[in-house]
Amino acid sequence: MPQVTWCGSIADVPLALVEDTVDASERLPVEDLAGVHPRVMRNVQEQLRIEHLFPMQWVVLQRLLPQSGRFGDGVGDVLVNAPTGSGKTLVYALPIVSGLAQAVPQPCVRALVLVPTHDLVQQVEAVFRVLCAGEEVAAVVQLVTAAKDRPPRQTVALRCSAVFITTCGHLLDLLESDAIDLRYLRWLVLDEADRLFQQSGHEWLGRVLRTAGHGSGLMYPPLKPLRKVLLSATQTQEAEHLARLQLQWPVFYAYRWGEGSEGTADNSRPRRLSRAPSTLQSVSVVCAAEAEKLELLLRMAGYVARVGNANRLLSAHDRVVIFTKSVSAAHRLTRFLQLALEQLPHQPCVENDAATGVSAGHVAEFSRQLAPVARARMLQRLRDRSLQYLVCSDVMARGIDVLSVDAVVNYDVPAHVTTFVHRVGRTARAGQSGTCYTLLLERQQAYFEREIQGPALGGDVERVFVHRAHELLEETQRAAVSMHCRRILRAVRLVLEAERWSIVPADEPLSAEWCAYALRYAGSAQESAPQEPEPQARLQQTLHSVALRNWLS
Ligand SMILES: Nc1ncnc2c1ncn2[C@@H]1O[C@H](COP(=O)(O)OP(=O)(O)OP(=O)(O)O)[C@@H](O)[C@H]1O
Repeated sequence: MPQVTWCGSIADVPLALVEDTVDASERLPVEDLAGVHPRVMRNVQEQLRIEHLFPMQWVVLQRLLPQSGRFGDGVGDVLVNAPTGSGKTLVYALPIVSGLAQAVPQPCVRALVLVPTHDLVQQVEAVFRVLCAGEEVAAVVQLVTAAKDRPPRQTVALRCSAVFITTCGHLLDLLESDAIDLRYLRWLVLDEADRLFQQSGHEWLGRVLRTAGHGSGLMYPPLKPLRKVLLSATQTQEAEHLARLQLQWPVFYAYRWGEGSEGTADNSRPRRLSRAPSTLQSVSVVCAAEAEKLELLLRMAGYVARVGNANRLLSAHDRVVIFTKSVSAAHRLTRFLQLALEQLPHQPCVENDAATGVSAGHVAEFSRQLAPVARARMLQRLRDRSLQYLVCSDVMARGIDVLSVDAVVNYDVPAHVTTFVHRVGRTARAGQSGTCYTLLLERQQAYFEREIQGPALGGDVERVFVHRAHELLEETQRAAVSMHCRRILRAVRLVLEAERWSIVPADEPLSAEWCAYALRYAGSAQESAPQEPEPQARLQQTLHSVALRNWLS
């Protein structure tokens, strides 16, 4: 059994530190869990293919499952701080589905699950759907969701105990129009709780807490009281947030990190609970200038022939998620990579990698600029392995689960350790290994190492590697790479201009024809005026002629 240590409290919430030293081979069999509905247990084992539980899952499920463990038929709220990819969704989905499947069905909302984004609504719904498979469970547990592409219904029509999964914004819409009744709520789950607290000025929380669970005693026999479950890899410890939640008999579960982590040796509360997964390696590459980051990315993506003994870095990874600082930065970088990876056989230093066959179609964008349906399609392509690089804004940083992602690149350095923990958590999930690369400017290096990477990796220097960008690019190739970079940037500018004129659709990968056209144009622009900025008049004339040609054809 995982060892649990109890610590002093903050805002009167006792802290339970869970030992994470259980060897993978010693993980606890899921079938040993008491109180799980037999069909739900079968779904976990056969559909989710989970046979053993992580220590945190075991400890928290003991607390949340009906009639299990020493806590009896669960009362009391739970806060969980466990690393990214440690299976927190199962920690609440299993007790909810199992509990509702075993209770007398009620025609009301019994569980409300709030997540920060529409993408997560769909992802969490998929897990619930798997757990609800089978007539005997599906007949008593109804799943209802509201997301951007699925507007809230006038009323959340209910035939049986409902699990309602949504975002705070959509919940507010429903509350506004009295389309949802939360009086008989048994479960209130805040997944990515610290992120939810930053949304909508907490308005949703007051509205929910004013009604949630208050009708349970009106039913006969009385329904079980409301339980709140808050989860995150960077859980809030703000006394103000905890006070607002009106928690009842709460326990805060967190991992006890190894010796050397602050404040865990005795029974005092650790100062920092959030860590990146212990299976993550962190590589930072220090660049002399912003432009060098693009050259480096080309090098890392295998665009330039292998040099010396340096590893091929990114091209050695199957699925890579690249984080940028904003939606527009993600779009520009996507176009850059799409143009760069479209093969240019006439360029001497370009590696025509027939083995991986990387092309523009293997790069896609994931940001709020895309409709939720398009974002879901991109995630599916990443899961299907028909995509190698996904360039994204921080909308991808929280919660998204794609097990095949084996590397994350922080193209723009994250401003805060919380952002770093969530970004790099898209790899090294569920005990798998993963690598994160952070591209840094020299002036950012000290701050990043001290304030971001250090705390996130708990000072574990064995998992940290530092390279200088110039070590990864051979001197003889630097001039050629830099020239390509400038050429591709000119092509990017042309494409962005074409998007503004609606000649090129901004939310689709560039066609091979457009890549070739833009690169040819960028090449000829360079010949006529190598150092000059693009003459606007000439660009517009070109776009006119392209539009006219397309129209005529
Ligand atoms: N006991 C387990 N053994 C193996 N895989 C598991 C186990 N529990 C969950 N998983 C898998 O681990 C992956 C990550 O789970 P999940 O998305 O719930 O993690 P998370 O802790 O919520 O991560 P994040 O903090 O990034 O949201 C999922 O693909 C899930 O199926």
